[in-house]
Amino acid sequence: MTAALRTKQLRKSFGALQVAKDINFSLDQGARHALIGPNGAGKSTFVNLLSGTLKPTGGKVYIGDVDVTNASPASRVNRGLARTFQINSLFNQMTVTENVALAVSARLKSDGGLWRNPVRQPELQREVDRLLDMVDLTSVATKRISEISYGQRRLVEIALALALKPSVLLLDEPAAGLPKSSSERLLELLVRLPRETAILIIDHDMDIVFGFADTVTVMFQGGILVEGKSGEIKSNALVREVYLGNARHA
Ligand SMILES: Nc1ncnc2c1ncn2[C@@H]1O[C@H](COP(=O)(O)OP(=O)(O)OP(=O)(O)O)[C@@H](O)[C@H]1O
Repeated sequence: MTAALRTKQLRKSFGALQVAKDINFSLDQGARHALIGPNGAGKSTFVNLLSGTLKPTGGKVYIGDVDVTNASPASRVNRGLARTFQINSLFNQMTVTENVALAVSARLKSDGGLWRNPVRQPELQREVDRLLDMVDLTSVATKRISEISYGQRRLVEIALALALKPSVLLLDEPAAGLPKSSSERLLELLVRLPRETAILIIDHDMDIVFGFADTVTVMFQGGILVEGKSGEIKSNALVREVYLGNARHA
């Protein structure tokens, strides 16, 4: 089976500081995978190399079989690699439905080329309803972004990313800043997301990580320390020493 996302000898240096050291990483289609590691391990750098916001010093990135090492972030999105949007990318004065509808119509247009312009209204509405249901936001569909909670905005970001029907979704600290009850709800929802999308989650919250991921990669000092099934990682002595002992909820 071709991996949904893969890197080969991926490397990044900032001057003399090597923050990604020849990383060979592979994400299976439909995977539920987590990337963890102590502060400064290089997780954000690695995710930025995957999404294309950083250019590597060496090595390759593939989405499926396609070499995207030199592709822009936008063209990686078109190839099926989505990432949660930052909150400031939402349109605050528009409703939740309108925000999601914009993302869906952008995808429907690009799926069908010029022939699909304008997008058919019932199809658009059906897809928006499906996405809002998926992230549990139907009850606030007609509210403006400025009127909903921080946690609900984070869910809108996930809906926007899913609107692209990605083969891979990168979720960078989806639970950051959420109260415990909201992060528990978020976890339930993440677990239910469709398997057509492989999900890579980067988080420090071990309840989220081990509640969500089947497999885990541990980064340390710019390299992969160890990879394996969640249960094995949780009980791995080396991982506990470098990380889990210090992490929240460990
Ligand atoms: N633009 C940059 N220029 C110089 N050094 C950088 C830059 N970005 C990151 N670094 C350094 O690279 C190393 C890895 O940082 P990175 O943010 O990728 O780690 P992280 O694992 O995501 O940490 P955290 O969990 O705290 O977010 C750190 O030593 C950091 O100071």
